[in-house]
Amino acid sequence: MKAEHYVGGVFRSDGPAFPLVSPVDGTELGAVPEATREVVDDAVTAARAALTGTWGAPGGEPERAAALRRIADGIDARFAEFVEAEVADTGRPREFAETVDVPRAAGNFRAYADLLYGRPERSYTTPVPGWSVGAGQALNYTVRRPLGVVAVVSPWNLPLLLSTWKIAPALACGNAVVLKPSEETPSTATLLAHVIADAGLPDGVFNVVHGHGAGAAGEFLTGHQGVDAIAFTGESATGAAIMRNAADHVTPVSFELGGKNPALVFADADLDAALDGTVRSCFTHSGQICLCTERVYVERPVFDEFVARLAARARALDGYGPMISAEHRDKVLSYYALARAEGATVVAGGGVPEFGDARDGGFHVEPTVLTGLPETARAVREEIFGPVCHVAPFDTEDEALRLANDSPYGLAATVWTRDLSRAHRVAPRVETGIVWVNCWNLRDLRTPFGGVKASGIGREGGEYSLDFFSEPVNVCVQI
Ligand SMILES: NC(=O)c1ccc[n+]([C@@H]2O[C@H](COP(=O)([O-])OP(=O)(O)OC[C@H]3O[C@@H](n4cnc5c(N)ncnc54)[C@H](O)[C@@H]3O)[C@@H](O)[C@H]2O)c1
Ligand SMILES: O=C/C=C/C=C(\O)C(=O)O
Repeated sequence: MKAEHYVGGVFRSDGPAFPLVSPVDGTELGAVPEATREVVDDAVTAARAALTGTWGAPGGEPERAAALRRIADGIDARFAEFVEAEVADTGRPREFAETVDVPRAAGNFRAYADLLYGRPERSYTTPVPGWSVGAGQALNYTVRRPLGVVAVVSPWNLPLLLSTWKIAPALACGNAVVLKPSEETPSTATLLAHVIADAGLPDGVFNVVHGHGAGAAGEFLTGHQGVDAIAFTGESATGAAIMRNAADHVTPVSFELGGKNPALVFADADLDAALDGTVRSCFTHSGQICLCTERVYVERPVFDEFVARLAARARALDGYGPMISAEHRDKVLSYYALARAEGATVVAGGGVPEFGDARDGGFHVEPTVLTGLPETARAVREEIFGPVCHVAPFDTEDEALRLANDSPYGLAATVWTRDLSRAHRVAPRVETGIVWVNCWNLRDLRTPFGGVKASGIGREGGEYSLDFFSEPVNVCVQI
């Protein structure tokens, strides 16, 4: 899919171009237009103009729900194209795109079409004596008004899933959207624009501008005074930069940021299930998912067995995908070297695989299991965002919680135990936004999704997304 901007209903490629490189073998896949400040301004202007029509008007929920369903149907109709585009950009296993990325994209739109009803919460008021002005009964109801122009800035790891996870509720609430996808993965964003164009949404309701972040399209968009809200997923440092850039306009933000997710494996756990789950949570998509585990804490009686079995599973992995770029590959390898320098024992991996084929020109790294580092080590405290975890023992429940919570991040955690009293005692004390017990990445799109501390601001999912992407308005009518 040739990457193009989509502005005010028109596909265009003006601006300088930059190469799109395959992470699988390092070959050039095509050229991507770099949006200039003028292109970004055109997109925001088009989005603003789209709000003067019926889109977003009160009572428009049924039409918007129908539009979201047409988008979902359009994604399904071009399913194979989306799979090809996502696999080409990311190098991920095809099965992942077929079972996760593209089904979730259509699912994101359907989830918010189903959720979207004009839900005036009605209540009758008993005036507060001495405080309410006037007397008698009043009818209160709440309506939701769209925010206006929403900037969506998305990352390269789950390009289609994560952009549509914001686009769907933003459109559901009647906003107009300007999407700036990652420069690493532009293709499915362009294809989505075609689907939305074919779904008949008014021109300007959805726009795409490609390009880089700092000092480029991402920064132009998030600092634009015409933007009414920013929904961003990416690194915590980038979130801080966007916050600074948007501060002058007091632009509201929804941030899904970095993580250093812990797993707590208690000795009473079903160790086979804990092992399977931890292999998935550490190495799915080569660790390039924000929910992936990078710190594993195992109760001491089963520590040696668990480390040995986890390392064996890591060594046996095959068919795993590459890092998204040479730069990210080098970052992950630098942490492998740093961990060694900090005294780690590398019980599996730690280097670059030799395939003996074209993949040797790509950006692969070995799935890696580390032990023996202090909790103060940089490899234990900093997000690596690759197929690597550090495993350490604990002796008590309180120690496990202290270790898990000793992090600047707080996104997601897994807890493995057969003792459900322990599960319900421990889970609420883990300082993350999401705690999976005896499972990982089991998702219900109505639940609150997001992180605490440096892992994010706000929650997405179900009503939580509607709360961010719309303004509730109280109407109080004297009876
Ligand atoms: N919490 C979550 O749900 C979640 C989900 C996926 C990824 N992530 C995080 O994202 C990171 C990996 O993704 P990434 O490398 O694409 O993140 P990134 O922060 O480098 O880039 C994300 C997006 O922001 C843009 N950008 C970069 N600098 C910018 C700036 N100064 N102003 C405006 N836009 C800017 C980029 O062009 C890209 O589109 C990891 O830290 C991962 O933990 C978090
Ligand atoms: O890389 C981060 C993955 C985020 C996943 C979701 O936002 C989701 O499942 O809704």
